[in-house]
Amino acid sequence: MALRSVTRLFRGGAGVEQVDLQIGFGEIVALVGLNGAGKTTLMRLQLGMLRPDSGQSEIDGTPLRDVDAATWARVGHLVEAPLAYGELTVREVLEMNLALRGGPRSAPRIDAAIETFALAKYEHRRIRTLSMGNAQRVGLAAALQHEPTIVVLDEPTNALDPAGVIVLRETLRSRAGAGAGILVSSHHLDEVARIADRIVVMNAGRLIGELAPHEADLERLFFDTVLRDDQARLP
Ligand SMILES: Nc1ncnc2c1ncn2[C@@H]1O[C@H](COP(=O)(O)OP(=O)(O)OP(=O)(O)O)[C@@H](O)[C@H]1O
Repeated sequence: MALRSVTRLFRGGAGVEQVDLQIGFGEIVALVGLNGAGKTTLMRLQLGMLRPDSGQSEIDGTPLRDVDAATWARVGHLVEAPLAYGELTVREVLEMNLALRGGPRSAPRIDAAIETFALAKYEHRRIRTLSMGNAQRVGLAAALQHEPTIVVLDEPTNALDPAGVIVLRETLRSRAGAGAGILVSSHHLDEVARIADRIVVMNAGRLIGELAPHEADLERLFFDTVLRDDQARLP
């Protein structure tokens, strides 16, 4: 997937500007930045949830407007209000997500997702009665159960307990091992260092640099990169 010179500015001037980013198959790219840096906006632009003012997003080398349904069915994402259907049960949400992607409501696939994300105790509970962390697990199960080859997840470890973080890490590694391209945003540098092939730093709507995941003292490098950018931009 790729963003090519993508700009989208909201009233007031915030947004994303001139973003170029390409994520290859089998690659996990982490997007890091302070609150309000533009990570969610970038992801929405990649997924076509938001139109750019200029530039274009691509999936499989195809501009979004020409991406066919079969390709969209290979995308898995969790960006914003994933589970708007609070009255549905966990199992129903997973069934609906498979159906929305045009696939069969494969019971074994749903069983596997429920097992992977340790949701067996809750499968007949309504979504609105779940804890935040369990709702997040359902969102992730819904995003990943169809084994997507293009994955976009906005702060997926939010609200997860350490066991959930490990499950997610293993699931993403295995997806990437199977050839998926993965874009994931996070505030947890330690966590992204464990799974990402590349760490891309965003600040004030722009991509301002990359950090190597194996580098020592990532946090300091991150803050130095942001500070340098702020100093260069601000009068
Ligand atoms: N629909 C919108 N209308 C106006 N401004 C918006 C809109 N969506 C986002 N913004 C602004 O764009 C900027 C980037 O927001 P975005 O949510 O992309 O940041 P983020 O990096 O995901 O932040 P966080 O880490 O807090 O989730 C912010 O200043 C935000 O207020």
